[in-house]
Formats: sequence, structure tokens, C-alpha cells
Amino acid sequence: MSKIPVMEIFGPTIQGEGMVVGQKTMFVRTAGCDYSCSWCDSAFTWDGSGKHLITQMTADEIWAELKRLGGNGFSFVTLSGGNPVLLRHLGELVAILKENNVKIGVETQGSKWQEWLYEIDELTISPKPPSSGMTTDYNMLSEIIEKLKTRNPNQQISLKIVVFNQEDYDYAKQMHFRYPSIPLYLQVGNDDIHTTDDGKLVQHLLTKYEALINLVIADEELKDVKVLPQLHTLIWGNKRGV
Ligand SMILES: C[S@@+](CC[C@H](N)C(=O)[O-])C[C@H]1O[C@@H](n2cnc3c(N)ncnc32)[C@H](O)[C@@H]1O
Ligand SMILES: Nc1nc2[nH]cc(C(=O)O)c2c(=O)[nH]1
Ligand code: SF4
Ligand SMILES: [Mg+2]
Repeated sequence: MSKIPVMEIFGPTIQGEGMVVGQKTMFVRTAGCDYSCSWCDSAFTWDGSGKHLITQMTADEIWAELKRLGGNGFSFVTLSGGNPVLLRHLGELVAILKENNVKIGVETQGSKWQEWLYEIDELTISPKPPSSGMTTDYNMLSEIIEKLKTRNPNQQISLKIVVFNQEDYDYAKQMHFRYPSIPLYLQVGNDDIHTTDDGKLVQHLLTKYEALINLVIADEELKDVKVLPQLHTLIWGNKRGV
């Protein structure tokens, strides 16, 4: 079996973001990303600062660790990173999860494709707005979305865009007009990813959440959209592994 670079395995916790927010889930966070977003809250997966935490694991070993941590108390696993879609061999873990009737979520930015994406139950594609400093490869994104047109009808997909400013908001709208049939989620950007003052952070993020909601309320052009905070940040702040 092939080795997969794993940064952390944790849970059970709840999915704090996007279309399955609140879902009880385990997390597998892989190492490595093809992007380097200015505000990445998981930069330790790609900037070298978490290098000592990376473990090369087979899919069987990851499954064993999920069972050790979660016992019989889970039926959903979320694959995130970094960009898990860089890893072709993650398909081996996807197969094991399916054999065990575990539902699977994936968090990715829509810059890469793997065939195993067809096997994912809840696929969140999170293109990066201007504030990230990244450039969207619309050819790749459209290719991915085109491939997913032939997906199993049970598979849910969504676009989740993190918003830090007006320019990001405009980007999210333009993304929605480009792919109107894919459910759009706007997510509050956390611009204080290092603070340990949870009370202050929560106050700040709720204020930003309200401002984002107000933008949407006032916007006649953006009708079919869901606006969410990062629920896990409101509960646990910037803590890792939750
Ligand atoms: C750490 S990323 C890993 C998966 C994949 N690389 C991606 O970006 O979709 C998981 C999610 O966290 C979001 N995210 C990262 N940093 C954030 C921040 N500072 N505030 C809000 N959301 C953030 C990303 O946009 C993405 O939707
Ligand atoms: N609870 C919780 N929910 C999350 N949703 C997306 C996460 C991520 O970092 O990909 C994340 C995370 O790290 N924790
Ligand atoms: S794509 Fe995701 S993991 Fe990669 S740098 Fe951006 S937010 Fe972080
Ligand atoms: Mg996160």
C-alpha cells in the first residue's frame, strides 16, 4: 500500500464549515498544498512549520487510527489539508471508508482533480478570492465542475467562498453567476488566526458575520446563498485538532 503524508487525525468533532455544518465527523488532515493563501488557518500543513508532525501512513494505518480515536462513535470522515486532492493514493482510504459504510466529506480549493472525487458524499470546493493572493485557474475549475456533472445523484457538491472584503464578496458573486446550479456558501474570514484570546476573537468574528449578512440582505442580485461563520472557531477559537 502507498504512503500518505498525514498532518493530523482528530475527532470526533463537528464539521464547523459549509454545507454539512454541525455534522459529527472525524478529520484526516493531509500535508502539502499547491496554494499558499495569505490568511491560511492551516499553514502548518505546507509552510514547513509542521514538518516534524508529518507521518507517512498507509490507508490501513489511517483507518486504524480513526478507529482508535473514534471507536464505534462515528459514521462520517472529512478529508482536508493542505490540499487532499494532490494525493492520488488517498483513493485507497476512500475505498476503505466506503467498505465500512462511512460517509466522506472533502475540503479542497478546486485546483486539482482525482478520480476518487466521484466517491465523495459531500464535496466542498472552495475557490480562493483575491485577498488570498492566489489566482483562480478557471479552466481547471470548470473542468472539475464539468466532470462532476456525471456524478452519482447522491453526491452533494458546493462552492464555499471565504470573504474578507468587498472584493472577495464580488468574486463570490461572480463565481455564483458562473456556476449558478452549485449551492453557494459564504464564509466569514478569520483575520486573527494566531490570537489565544477566544472571547475577543468570538466578538470580532460575530461582528464580521453580521456585516457579511448585511451585505447579502442588501444585495438584490445575490438571492440563493447561505452565509455561515466558522462554527468551530466560535466554540474553540484558533485551537488545532478540533
Ligand atoms: C485549511 S483549508 C484546507 C482545504 C483546501 N486547501 C481548501 O482551501 O479548501 C479548509 C477551509 O478553510 C478555509 N479557511 C482557511 N483559512 C481561513 C481563514 N483564515 N478564515 C476562514 N476560512 C479559512 C479555506 O478556505 C477552506 O475552505
Ligand atoms: N471542526 C472543524 N471543522 C472544519 N471544517 C473545515 C476544517 C478544515 O480545516 O478543513 C475544519 C476543522 O479544522 N475543524
Ligand atoms: S488552499 Fe487551503 S490549505 Fe492551501 S493555503 Fe489555501 S486555505 Fe490553506
Ligand atoms: Mg480549518
